[in-house]
Amino acid sequence: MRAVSGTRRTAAASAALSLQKGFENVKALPFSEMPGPQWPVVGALPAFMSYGFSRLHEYYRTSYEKYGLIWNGSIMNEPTVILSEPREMRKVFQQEGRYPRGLVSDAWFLHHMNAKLKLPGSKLIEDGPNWHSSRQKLQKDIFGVATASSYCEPVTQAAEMVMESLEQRTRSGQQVDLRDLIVNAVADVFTAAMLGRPLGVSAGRATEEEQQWVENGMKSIGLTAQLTLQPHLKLWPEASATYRELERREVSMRKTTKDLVFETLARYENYEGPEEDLPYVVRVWRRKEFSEEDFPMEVHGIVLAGLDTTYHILLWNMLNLGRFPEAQESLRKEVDEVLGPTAHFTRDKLSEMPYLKAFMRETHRFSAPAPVFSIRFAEEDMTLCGYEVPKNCRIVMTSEGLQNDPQLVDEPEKFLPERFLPDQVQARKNDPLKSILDHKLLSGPFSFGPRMCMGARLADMEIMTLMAKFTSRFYFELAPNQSWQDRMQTAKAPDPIPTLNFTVRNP
Ligand code: HEM
Repeated sequence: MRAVSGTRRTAAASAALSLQKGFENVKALPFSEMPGPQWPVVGALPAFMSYGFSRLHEYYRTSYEKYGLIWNGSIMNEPTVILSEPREMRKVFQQEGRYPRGLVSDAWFLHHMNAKLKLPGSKLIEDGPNWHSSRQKLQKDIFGVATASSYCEPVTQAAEMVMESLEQRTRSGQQVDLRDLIVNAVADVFTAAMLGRPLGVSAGRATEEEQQWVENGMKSIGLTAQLTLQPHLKLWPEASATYRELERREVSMRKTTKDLVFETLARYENYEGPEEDLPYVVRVWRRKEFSEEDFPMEVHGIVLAGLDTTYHILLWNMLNLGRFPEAQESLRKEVDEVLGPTAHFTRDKLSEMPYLKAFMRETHRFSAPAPVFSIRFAEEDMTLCGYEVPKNCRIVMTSEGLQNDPQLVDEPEKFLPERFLPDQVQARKNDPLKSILDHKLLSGPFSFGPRMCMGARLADMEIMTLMAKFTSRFYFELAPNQSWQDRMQTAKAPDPIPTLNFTVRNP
Protein backbone atom coordinates (compact mmCIF):
# COMPACT_ATOMS: atom_id res chain seq x y z
CA MET A 1 0.00 0.00 0.00
CA ARG A 2 1.23 3.47 -0.82
CA ALA A 3 0.01 4.93 2.42
CA VAL A 4 1.02 8.51 1.71
CA SER A 5 2.37 8.45 -1.79
CA GLY A 6 4.46 11.36 -3.00
CA THR A 7 3.41 13.47 -0.05
CA ARG A 8 4.75 17.02 0.09
CA ARG A 9 3.04 17.60 3.37
CA THR A 10 1.95 14.73 5.51
CA ALA A 11 -0.19 16.30 8.17
CA ALA A 12 -2.37 19.12 9.30
CA ALA A 13 0.73 20.96 10.54
CA SER A 14 1.85 21.65 7.03
CA ALA A 15 -1.76 22.16 5.95
CA ALA A 16 -1.69 25.29 8.11
CA LEU A 17 1.36 26.52 6.27
CA SER A 18 -0.27 25.88 2.89
CA LEU A 19 -3.40 27.65 4.06
CA GLN A 20 -1.38 30.73 4.90
CA LYS A 21 0.59 30.75 1.67
CA GLY A 22 -2.16 29.63 -0.69
CA PHE A 23 -1.53 27.64 -3.87
CA GLU A 24 -1.18 30.41 -6.42
CA ASN A 25 2.51 29.93 -7.17
CA VAL A 26 2.80 26.21 -6.63
CA LYS A 27 3.76 24.01 -9.58
CA ALA A 28 1.07 21.35 -9.82
CA LEU A 29 1.96 17.71 -9.22
CA PRO A 30 0.21 14.89 -11.10
CA PHE A 31 -2.96 13.33 -9.67
CA SER A 32 -1.08 10.08 -9.08
CA GLU A 33 1.11 11.91 -6.56
CA MET A 34 -1.80 13.06 -4.42
CA PRO A 35 -1.64 11.51 -0.94
CA GLY A 36 -4.34 9.08 0.09
CA PRO A 37 -5.02 5.47 1.09
CA GLN A 38 -4.75 4.01 -2.43
CA TRP A 39 -4.51 0.23 -2.96
CA PRO A 40 -4.23 -1.31 -6.44
CA VAL A 41 -7.65 -1.66 -8.17
CA VAL A 42 -9.82 -1.12 -5.06
CA GLY A 43 -8.29 2.25 -4.16
CA ALA A 44 -9.52 3.63 -0.82
CA LEU A 45 -12.13 0.88 -0.32
CA PRO A 46 -10.22 -0.94 2.48
CA ALA A 47 -9.64 2.33 4.33
CA PHE A 48 -13.30 3.30 3.91
CA MET A 49 -14.44 -0.16 5.04
CA SER A 50 -12.22 -0.07 8.11
CA TYR A 51 -14.39 2.81 9.35
CA GLY A 52 -17.61 1.89 7.56
CA PHE A 53 -20.35 4.34 6.75
CA SER A 54 -21.27 4.77 10.43
CA ARG A 55 -17.88 6.35 11.20
CA LEU A 56 -17.46 8.32 8.00
CA HIS A 57 -16.89 11.54 9.98
CA GLU A 58 -13.95 9.90 11.78
CA TYR A 59 -12.55 8.66 8.48
CA TYR A 60 -12.61 12.20 7.11
CA ARG A 61 -11.24 13.73 10.29
CA THR A 62 -8.32 11.33 10.69
CA SER A 63 -7.57 11.49 6.97
CA TYR A 64 -7.41 15.28 7.23
CA GLU A 65 -4.89 14.90 10.04
CA LYS A 66 -2.92 12.35 8.02
CA TYR A 67 -3.06 13.74 4.49
CA GLY A 68 -4.04 17.40 4.82
CA LEU A 69 -6.21 19.67 2.72
CA ILE A 70 -6.75 17.35 -0.22
CA TRP A 71 -6.46 13.59 -0.51
CA ASN A 72 -7.18 10.88 -2.99
CA GLY A 73 -10.23 8.91 -1.83
CA SER A 74 -10.89 7.14 -5.16
CA ILE A 75 -12.71 3.82 -4.85
CA MET A 76 -12.63 1.22 -7.64
CA ASN A 77 -11.11 3.53 -10.24
CA GLU A 78 -13.74 6.26 -9.78
CA PRO A 79 -11.50 9.30 -9.32
CA THR A 80 -12.51 11.05 -6.12
CA VAL A 81 -10.79 13.72 -4.07
CA ILE A 82 -11.72 14.91 -0.60
CA LEU A 83 -11.19 18.64 -0.30
CA SER A 84 -11.11 20.79 2.86
CA GLU A 85 -9.69 24.10 1.61
CA PRO A 86 -12.47 26.70 1.24
CA ARG A 87 -10.66 28.91 -1.27
CA GLU A 88 -9.99 25.92 -3.47
CA MET A 89 -13.66 24.93 -3.09
CA ARG A 90 -14.53 28.33 -4.51
CA LYS A 91 -12.58 27.35 -7.64
CA VAL A 92 -14.75 24.26 -7.91
CA PHE A 93 -17.96 26.28 -7.71
CA GLN A 94 -16.59 28.87 -10.15
CA GLN A 95 -15.96 26.24 -12.81
CA GLU A 96 -19.55 24.99 -12.63
CA GLY A 97 -21.29 25.22 -15.97
CA ARG A 98 -24.95 25.98 -16.59
CA TYR A 99 -25.96 22.50 -15.54
CA PRO A 100 -23.79 21.41 -12.62
CA ARG A 101 -24.15 17.93 -11.23
CA GLY A 102 -24.78 18.05 -7.48
CA LEU A 103 -25.24 15.82 -4.46
CA VAL A 104 -28.60 14.56 -5.65
CA SER A 105 -27.47 13.90 -9.21
CA ASP A 106 -25.18 11.25 -7.76
CA ALA A 107 -28.38 9.37 -6.85
CA TRP A 108 -27.79 6.36 -9.14
CA PHE A 109 -30.09 4.23 -6.94
CA LEU A 110 -33.12 6.46 -7.65
CA HIS A 111 -32.51 6.30 -11.39
CA HIS A 112 -32.20 2.53 -11.06
CA MET A 113 -35.42 2.26 -9.03
CA ASN A 114 -37.48 4.57 -11.27
CA ALA A 115 -36.45 2.62 -14.37
CA LYS A 116 -36.99 -0.78 -12.75
CA LEU A 117 -40.43 -0.03 -11.27
CA LYS A 118 -41.47 2.28 -14.12
CA LEU A 119 -42.15 5.06 -11.61
CA PRO A 120 -42.10 8.73 -12.58
CA GLY A 121 -39.39 10.49 -10.59
CA SER A 122 -38.38 14.01 -9.66
CA LYS A 123 -36.48 15.79 -12.44
CA LEU A 124 -34.40 17.42 -9.72
CA ILE A 125 -32.26 14.29 -9.58
CA GLU A 126 -31.51 14.53 -13.28
CA ASP A 127 -28.71 16.52 -14.90
CA GLY A 128 -28.63 19.02 -17.72
CA PRO A 129 -31.70 20.84 -19.15
CA ASN A 130 -34.21 18.53 -17.40
CA TRP A 131 -32.84 19.44 -13.98
CA HIS A 132 -32.51 23.10 -14.89
CA SER A 133 -36.06 23.47 -16.15
CA SER A 134 -37.50 21.75 -13.09
CA ARG A 135 -35.31 23.73 -10.68
CA GLN A 136 -36.31 27.04 -12.29
CA LYS A 137 -40.00 26.24 -11.89
CA LEU A 138 -39.74 24.91 -8.35
CA GLN A 139 -37.45 27.49 -6.80
CA LYS A 140 -39.55 30.57 -7.67
CA ASP A 141 -41.79 30.07 -4.65
CA ILE A 142 -39.23 29.10 -2.04
CA PHE A 143 -35.63 30.07 -2.72
CA GLY A 144 -35.43 33.87 -2.49
CA VAL A 145 -35.09 35.53 0.91
CA ALA A 146 -38.36 37.46 0.58
CA THR A 147 -40.26 34.44 -0.74
CA ALA A 148 -38.99 32.17 2.01
CA SER A 149 -39.95 34.81 4.60
CA SER A 150 -43.53 34.72 3.43
CA TYR A 151 -43.88 31.30 5.13
CA CYS A 152 -42.88 32.75 8.50
CA GLU A 153 -46.41 33.07 9.84
CA PRO A 154 -47.61 29.49 9.21
CA VAL A 155 -44.27 28.18 10.48
CA THR A 156 -44.55 30.26 13.67
CA GLN A 157 -48.13 29.12 14.27
CA ALA A 158 -47.19 25.49 13.77
CA ALA A 159 -44.24 25.97 16.16
CA GLU A 160 -46.68 27.36 18.73
CA MET A 161 -48.78 24.20 18.39
CA VAL A 162 -45.64 22.09 18.98
CA MET A 163 -44.92 24.07 22.18
CA GLU A 164 -48.47 23.67 23.47
CA SER A 165 -48.38 19.95 23.03
CA LEU A 166 -44.94 19.74 24.72
CA GLU A 167 -46.20 21.88 27.57
CA GLN A 168 -49.14 19.56 28.15
CA ARG A 169 -46.91 16.50 28.18
CA THR A 170 -44.36 18.13 30.45
CA ARG A 171 -47.02 19.25 32.91
CA SER A 172 -48.44 15.74 33.08
CA GLY A 173 -44.96 14.42 33.86
CA GLN A 174 -44.48 12.47 30.61
CA GLN A 175 -40.93 11.63 29.54
CA VAL A 176 -40.01 13.39 26.29
CA ASP A 177 -38.41 11.32 23.54
CA LEU A 178 -36.04 13.80 21.88
CA ARG A 179 -36.09 12.13 18.48
CA ASP A 180 -39.89 12.05 18.33
CA LEU A 181 -40.13 15.60 19.59
CA ILE A 182 -37.84 16.97 16.91
CA VAL A 183 -39.02 14.80 14.00
CA ASN A 184 -42.61 15.78 14.75
CA ALA A 185 -41.79 19.46 15.24
CA VAL A 186 -39.95 19.60 11.92
CA ALA A 187 -42.73 17.72 10.11
CA ASP A 188 -45.35 20.12 11.48
CA VAL A 189 -43.56 23.36 10.58
CA PHE A 190 -42.54 21.97 7.18
CA THR A 191 -46.02 20.82 6.21
CA ALA A 192 -47.46 24.13 7.47
CA ALA A 193 -45.36 25.89 4.81
CA MET A 194 -45.72 23.27 2.09
CA LEU A 195 -49.33 22.11 2.46
CA GLY A 196 -50.91 24.98 4.38
CA ARG A 197 -51.67 22.83 7.42
CA PRO A 198 -49.40 21.21 9.97
CA LEU A 199 -50.10 17.49 9.91
CA GLY A 200 -50.41 17.61 13.68
CA VAL A 201 -47.95 14.78 14.34
CA SER A 202 -46.67 16.66 17.43
CA ALA A 203 -50.13 16.74 18.91
CA GLY A 204 -50.96 13.15 17.91
CA ARG A 205 -53.62 14.39 15.47
CA ALA A 206 -52.14 13.01 12.23
CA THR A 207 -53.56 9.89 10.61
CA GLU A 208 -51.58 6.66 10.74
CA GLU A 209 -50.76 7.01 7.04
CA GLU A 210 -49.46 10.56 7.56
CA GLN A 211 -47.32 9.43 10.47
CA GLN A 212 -45.90 6.64 8.36
CA TRP A 213 -45.21 9.15 5.57
CA VAL A 214 -43.14 11.27 7.95
CA GLU A 215 -41.23 8.23 9.20
CA ASN A 216 -40.58 7.01 5.64
CA GLY A 217 -39.41 10.49 4.66
CA MET A 218 -36.96 10.47 7.56
CA LYS A 219 -35.63 7.04 6.76
CA SER A 220 -35.53 7.34 2.96
CA ILE A 221 -33.24 10.32 2.83
CA GLY A 222 -30.86 8.64 5.24
CA LEU A 223 -30.77 5.57 3.05
CA THR A 224 -30.07 7.73 0.01
CA ALA A 225 -27.16 9.37 1.87
CA GLN A 226 -25.68 5.95 2.59
CA LEU A 227 -26.07 4.81 -1.01
CA THR A 228 -24.62 8.04 -2.46
CA LEU A 229 -21.46 7.58 -0.45
CA GLN A 230 -21.06 3.92 -1.48
CA PRO A 231 -20.99 4.03 -5.30
CA HIS A 232 -19.56 0.49 -5.43
CA LEU A 233 -23.04 -0.81 -4.46
CA LYS A 234 -24.34 0.17 -7.90
CA LEU A 235 -22.75 -2.98 -9.29
CA TRP A 236 -25.70 -4.93 -7.84
CA PRO A 237 -28.13 -2.68 -5.93
CA GLU A 238 -30.55 -5.46 -4.95
CA ALA A 239 -27.77 -7.20 -3.05
CA SER A 240 -27.74 -4.31 -0.61
CA ALA A 241 -30.27 -4.26 2.25
CA THR A 242 -30.02 -0.46 2.22
CA TYR A 243 -31.24 -0.30 -1.38
CA ARG A 244 -34.04 -2.83 -0.79
CA GLU A 245 -35.32 -0.88 2.20
CA LEU A 246 -35.24 2.36 0.21
CA GLU A 247 -37.30 0.83 -2.58
CA ARG A 248 -39.94 -0.42 -0.15
CA ARG A 249 -40.28 2.89 1.68
CA GLU A 250 -40.30 4.96 -1.50
CA VAL A 251 -43.17 3.05 -3.07
CA SER A 252 -45.36 3.57 0.00
CA MET A 253 -44.34 7.16 0.49
CA ARG A 254 -44.93 8.30 -3.08
CA LYS A 255 -48.56 7.22 -2.89
CA THR A 256 -49.16 9.32 0.24
CA THR A 257 -47.33 12.34 -1.21
CA LYS A 258 -49.67 12.20 -4.18
CA ASP A 259 -52.75 12.05 -1.92
CA LEU A 260 -51.51 14.95 0.22
CA VAL A 261 -50.76 17.12 -2.81
CA PHE A 262 -54.20 16.64 -4.35
CA GLU A 263 -55.95 17.07 -0.99
CA THR A 264 -54.13 20.42 -0.59
CA LEU A 265 -55.01 21.60 -4.09
CA ALA A 266 -58.67 20.73 -3.47
CA ARG A 267 -58.65 22.63 -0.16
CA TYR A 268 -57.49 25.81 -1.91
CA GLU A 269 -59.51 25.41 -5.09
CA ASN A 270 -61.78 28.40 -4.42
CA TYR A 271 -59.29 30.49 -2.48
CA GLU A 272 -59.09 34.09 -3.62
CA GLY A 273 -57.04 35.73 -0.85
CA PRO A 274 -53.52 37.11 -1.09
CA GLU A 275 -51.02 34.97 -3.03
CA GLU A 276 -48.46 35.20 -0.23
CA ASP A 277 -50.79 33.40 2.17
CA LEU A 278 -50.90 30.32 -0.04
CA PRO A 279 -48.89 27.22 0.80
CA TYR A 280 -45.94 26.37 -1.43
CA VAL A 281 -47.64 23.50 -3.26
CA VAL A 282 -50.59 25.67 -4.34
CA ARG A 283 -48.38 28.57 -5.43
CA VAL A 284 -46.37 26.32 -7.72
CA TRP A 285 -49.43 24.51 -9.11
CA ARG A 286 -51.16 27.80 -9.98
CA ARG A 287 -48.32 28.69 -12.31
CA LYS A 288 -49.51 25.81 -14.51
CA GLU A 289 -45.99 24.65 -15.33
CA PHE A 290 -46.34 20.98 -14.33
CA SER A 291 -48.55 18.13 -15.48
CA GLU A 292 -50.77 16.26 -12.99
CA GLU A 293 -48.51 13.24 -13.27
CA ASP A 294 -45.20 15.01 -12.72
CA PHE A 295 -46.18 17.51 -10.04
CA PRO A 296 -46.65 15.16 -7.03
CA MET A 297 -43.30 13.53 -7.75
CA GLU A 298 -41.54 16.90 -7.83
CA VAL A 299 -43.13 17.73 -4.47
CA HIS A 300 -42.06 14.31 -3.27
CA GLY A 301 -38.43 15.10 -4.10
CA ILE A 302 -38.68 18.27 -2.04
CA VAL A 303 -40.19 16.46 0.93
CA LEU A 304 -37.35 13.96 0.85
CA ALA A 305 -34.85 16.81 0.79
CA GLY A 306 -36.48 18.78 3.57
CA LEU A 307 -37.33 16.55 6.53
CA ASP A 308 -34.40 14.50 7.74
CA THR A 309 -31.89 17.27 6.95
CA THR A 310 -33.72 19.81 9.09
CA TYR A 311 -34.18 17.23 11.84
CA HIS A 312 -30.43 16.66 12.15
CA ILE A 313 -29.51 20.32 12.27
CA LEU A 314 -32.18 21.05 14.87
CA LEU A 315 -31.27 17.96 16.89
CA TRP A 316 -27.65 19.07 17.34
CA ASN A 317 -28.67 22.62 18.14
CA MET A 318 -31.10 21.41 20.81
CA LEU A 319 -28.56 19.01 22.21
CA ASN A 320 -25.96 21.76 22.46
CA LEU A 321 -28.51 24.01 24.16
CA GLY A 322 -29.26 21.18 26.60
CA ARG A 323 -25.66 20.38 27.47
CA PHE A 324 -24.31 23.95 27.64
CA PRO A 325 -26.66 25.73 30.08
CA GLU A 326 -24.79 29.04 29.99
CA ALA A 327 -25.17 29.26 26.23
CA GLN A 328 -28.87 28.33 26.62
CA GLU A 329 -29.30 31.19 29.09
CA SER A 330 -27.54 33.65 26.77
CA LEU A 331 -29.88 32.67 23.94
CA ARG A 332 -32.92 32.96 26.22
CA LYS A 333 -31.87 36.48 27.16
CA GLU A 334 -31.58 37.46 23.51
CA VAL A 335 -34.95 35.85 22.63
CA ASP A 336 -36.67 37.68 25.52
CA GLU A 337 -35.14 41.01 24.56
CA VAL A 338 -35.74 40.82 20.82
CA LEU A 339 -38.91 38.76 20.46
CA GLY A 340 -40.63 39.37 23.79
CA PRO A 341 -42.68 36.86 25.83
CA THR A 342 -44.44 35.18 22.89
CA ALA A 343 -41.14 34.57 21.06
CA HIS A 344 -43.08 35.26 17.87
CA PHE A 345 -40.40 35.05 15.21
CA THR A 346 -40.41 37.34 12.21
CA ARG A 347 -37.72 37.32 9.56
CA ASP A 348 -36.80 40.99 10.02
CA LYS A 349 -35.71 40.20 13.58
CA LEU A 350 -32.87 38.02 12.38
CA SER A 351 -30.33 40.81 12.14
CA GLU A 352 -31.12 41.62 15.77
CA MET A 353 -30.29 38.09 16.93
CA PRO A 354 -26.52 37.72 16.60
CA TYR A 355 -26.28 35.17 19.42
CA LEU A 356 -28.79 32.82 17.78
CA LYS A 357 -26.81 33.02 14.53
CA ALA A 358 -23.49 32.53 16.34
CA PHE A 359 -24.94 29.56 18.24
CA MET A 360 -26.04 27.84 15.03
CA ARG A 361 -22.69 28.57 13.39
CA GLU A 362 -20.83 27.05 16.35
CA THR A 363 -23.07 23.98 16.21
CA HIS A 364 -22.15 23.64 12.55
CA ARG A 365 -18.46 23.72 13.53
CA PHE A 366 -18.59 21.67 16.73
CA SER A 367 -21.06 18.96 15.78
CA ALA A 368 -21.72 19.22 12.05
CA PRO A 369 -24.24 16.50 11.15
CA ALA A 370 -23.02 16.23 7.57
CA PRO A 371 -19.31 15.55 7.09
CA VAL A 372 -19.93 16.12 3.38
CA PHE A 373 -21.72 19.35 2.53
CA SER A 374 -21.33 19.16 -1.22
CA ILE A 375 -20.17 17.00 -4.09
CA ARG A 376 -19.24 18.33 -7.50
CA PHE A 377 -17.56 16.89 -10.58
CA ALA A 378 -14.63 18.58 -12.33
CA GLU A 379 -16.04 19.93 -15.59
CA GLU A 380 -12.49 20.16 -17.04
CA ASP A 381 -9.01 19.18 -15.91
CA MET A 382 -8.17 21.51 -13.05
CA THR A 383 -5.63 22.15 -10.31
CA LEU A 384 -6.60 21.94 -6.66
CA CYS A 385 -4.26 22.48 -3.70
CA GLY A 386 -1.27 22.04 -5.99
CA TYR A 387 -2.41 18.78 -7.64
CA GLU A 388 -3.80 18.07 -11.07
CA VAL A 389 -7.37 16.82 -10.87
CA PRO A 390 -8.78 15.10 -13.98
CA LYS A 391 -12.01 16.03 -15.76
CA ASN A 392 -15.08 14.22 -14.26
CA CYS A 393 -13.29 13.59 -10.96
CA ARG A 394 -15.74 13.58 -8.03
CA ILE A 395 -14.87 16.36 -5.60
CA VAL A 396 -16.19 15.77 -2.10
CA MET A 397 -16.21 18.91 0.01
CA THR A 398 -15.94 18.61 3.77
CA SER A 399 -15.31 20.94 6.67
CA GLU A 400 -15.06 18.17 9.26
CA GLY A 401 -11.28 18.27 9.83
CA LEU A 402 -10.48 21.88 9.09
CA GLN A 403 -13.05 23.37 11.46
CA ASN A 404 -11.58 21.38 14.32
CA ASP A 405 -7.94 22.00 13.53
CA PRO A 406 -6.32 23.58 16.62
CA GLN A 407 -4.06 25.62 14.39
CA LEU A 408 -7.03 27.49 13.01
CA VAL A 409 -9.46 27.37 15.90
CA ASP A 410 -8.62 28.21 19.51
CA GLU A 411 -9.75 25.47 21.90
CA PRO A 412 -11.69 23.58 19.22
CA GLU A 413 -12.90 21.03 21.79
CA LYS A 414 -14.94 23.73 23.55
CA PHE A 415 -18.41 24.84 22.47
CA LEU A 416 -18.12 28.62 22.33
CA PRO A 417 -20.78 30.43 20.25
CA GLU A 418 -19.10 33.72 21.19
CA ARG A 419 -16.32 32.94 18.72
CA PHE A 420 -18.79 33.75 15.94
CA LEU A 421 -20.13 37.01 17.39
CA PRO A 422 -19.32 39.98 15.11
CA ASP A 423 -16.62 41.45 17.40
CA GLN A 424 -14.64 38.19 17.51
CA VAL A 425 -14.98 37.66 13.77
CA GLN A 426 -13.74 41.21 13.25
CA ALA A 427 -10.82 40.67 15.65
CA ARG A 428 -9.39 37.79 13.57
CA LYS A 429 -10.09 39.41 10.22
CA ASN A 430 -6.45 40.24 9.55
CA ASP A 431 -5.07 36.93 10.76
CA PRO A 432 -4.37 35.05 7.50
CA LEU A 433 -4.81 31.66 9.16
CA LYS A 434 -7.58 32.10 11.75
CA SER A 435 -9.80 34.22 9.48
CA ILE A 436 -10.18 31.15 7.23
CA LEU A 437 -12.76 29.88 9.74
CA ASP A 438 -15.01 32.72 8.59
CA HIS A 439 -14.76 31.87 4.91
CA LYS A 440 -18.27 31.86 3.45
CA LEU A 441 -17.90 28.33 2.08
CA LEU A 442 -17.48 26.97 5.60
CA SER A 443 -20.40 28.91 7.00
CA GLY A 444 -23.28 26.49 6.60
CA PRO A 445 -24.55 23.09 5.52
CA PHE A 446 -26.47 24.11 2.38
CA SER A 447 -23.78 24.10 -0.32
CA PHE A 448 -23.42 26.86 -2.93
CA GLY A 449 -23.97 27.75 -6.56
CA PRO A 450 -26.96 27.02 -8.81
CA ARG A 451 -27.42 23.63 -7.15
CA MET A 452 -27.38 24.99 -3.65
CA CYS A 453 -30.12 23.70 -1.33
CA MET A 454 -33.39 25.07 -2.63
CA GLY A 455 -34.99 25.17 0.83
CA ALA A 456 -32.03 26.69 2.72
CA ARG A 457 -33.85 29.82 3.82
CA LEU A 458 -37.03 28.01 4.78
CA ALA A 459 -34.99 25.45 6.76
CA ASP A 460 -33.08 28.19 8.59
CA MET A 461 -36.32 29.91 9.45
CA GLU A 462 -37.92 26.70 10.74
CA ILE A 463 -34.92 25.96 12.94
CA MET A 464 -34.60 29.49 14.31
CA THR A 465 -38.33 29.71 15.03
CA LEU A 466 -38.33 26.43 16.92
CA MET A 467 -35.12 27.20 18.85
CA ALA A 468 -36.48 30.60 19.89
CA LYS A 469 -39.77 29.10 21.06
CA PHE A 470 -38.24 26.12 22.88
CA THR A 471 -35.87 28.44 24.75
CA SER A 472 -38.56 30.96 25.57
CA ARG A 473 -41.09 28.44 26.85
CA PHE A 474 -38.90 25.83 28.55
CA TYR A 475 -35.75 25.22 30.54
CA PHE A 476 -34.12 22.02 29.37
CA GLU A 477 -31.02 20.10 30.29
CA LEU A 478 -29.29 16.83 29.58
CA ALA A 479 -30.63 14.12 31.90
CA PRO A 480 -28.00 12.68 34.28
CA ASN A 481 -25.62 9.92 33.12
CA GLN A 482 -26.12 10.34 29.40
CA SER A 483 -23.43 9.12 27.07
CA TRP A 484 -23.44 8.45 23.35
CA GLN A 485 -21.29 7.90 20.32
CA ASP A 486 -21.52 9.94 17.16
CA ARG A 487 -22.62 7.69 14.33
CA MET A 488 -23.59 8.29 10.74
CA GLN A 489 -27.05 6.80 10.54
CA THR A 490 -28.54 9.16 8.07
CA ALA A 491 -26.38 12.15 8.81
CA LYS A 492 -24.25 12.15 11.94
CA ALA A 493 -26.38 11.65 15.04
CA PRO A 494 -25.77 10.73 18.67
CA ASP A 495 -26.36 7.05 19.34
CA PRO A 496 -28.37 6.51 21.48
CA ILE A 497 -30.24 9.80 21.22
CA PRO A 498 -29.83 11.34 24.68
CA THR A 499 -32.67 12.46 26.91
CA LEU A 500 -33.33 16.10 27.62
CA ASN A 501 -35.43 16.98 30.65
CA PHE A 502 -37.86 19.83 29.99
CA THR A 503 -39.41 22.14 32.57
CA VAL A 504 -42.09 24.68 31.73
CA ARG A 505 -40.57 28.10 32.25
CA ASN A 506 -43.63 29.99 33.54
CA PRO A 507 -45.72 27.40 35.36
C1 HEM B 1 -31.22 22.21 7.59
C2 HEM B 1 -31.79 21.53 6.63
C3 HEM B 1 -31.21 21.30 5.27
C4 HEM B 1 -29.93 21.03 4.89
C5 HEM B 1 -28.72 20.90 5.79
C6 HEM B 1 -29.92 20.88 3.46
C7 HEM B 1 -28.80 20.66 2.70
C8 HEM B 1 -28.80 20.46 1.33
C9 HEM B 1 -27.63 20.15 0.54
C10 HEM B 1 -26.22 20.01 1.07
C11 HEM B 1 -28.04 20.00 -0.74
C12 HEM B 1 -27.17 19.60 -1.92
C13 HEM B 1 -26.64 20.79 -2.64
C14 HEM B 1 -25.60 20.35 -3.65
O1 HEM B 1 -25.88 19.54 -4.52
O2 HEM B 1 -24.50 20.83 -3.55
C15 HEM B 1 -29.46 20.21 -0.78
C16 HEM B 1 -30.23 20.12 -1.91
C17 HEM B 1 -31.57 20.34 -1.93
N1 HEM B 1 -32.37 20.74 -0.87
FE1 HEM B 1 -31.77 21.01 1.04
N2 HEM B 1 -31.20 21.03 3.00
C18 HEM B 1 -32.02 21.30 4.07
C19 HEM B 1 -33.37 21.55 4.05
C20 HEM B 1 -34.14 21.61 2.91
C21 HEM B 1 -35.54 21.96 2.85
C22 HEM B 1 -36.39 22.35 4.06
C23 HEM B 1 -35.92 21.84 1.55
C24 HEM B 1 -37.27 22.10 0.91
C25 HEM B 1 -38.15 22.88 1.33
C26 HEM B 1 -34.77 21.45 0.78
C27 HEM B 1 -34.76 21.24 -0.58
C28 HEM B 1 -33.65 20.86 -1.31
C29 HEM B 1 -33.70 20.53 -2.73
C30 HEM B 1 -34.94 20.50 -3.61
C31 HEM B 1 -32.39 20.21 -3.12
C32 HEM B 1 -31.91 19.78 -4.51
C33 HEM B 1 -31.42 21.00 -5.24
C34 HEM B 1 -30.90 20.75 -6.66
O3 HEM B 1 -30.29 19.70 -6.89
O4 HEM B 1 -31.10 21.62 -7.48
N3 HEM B 1 -33.70 21.31 1.63
N4 HEM B 1 -29.91 20.50 0.51
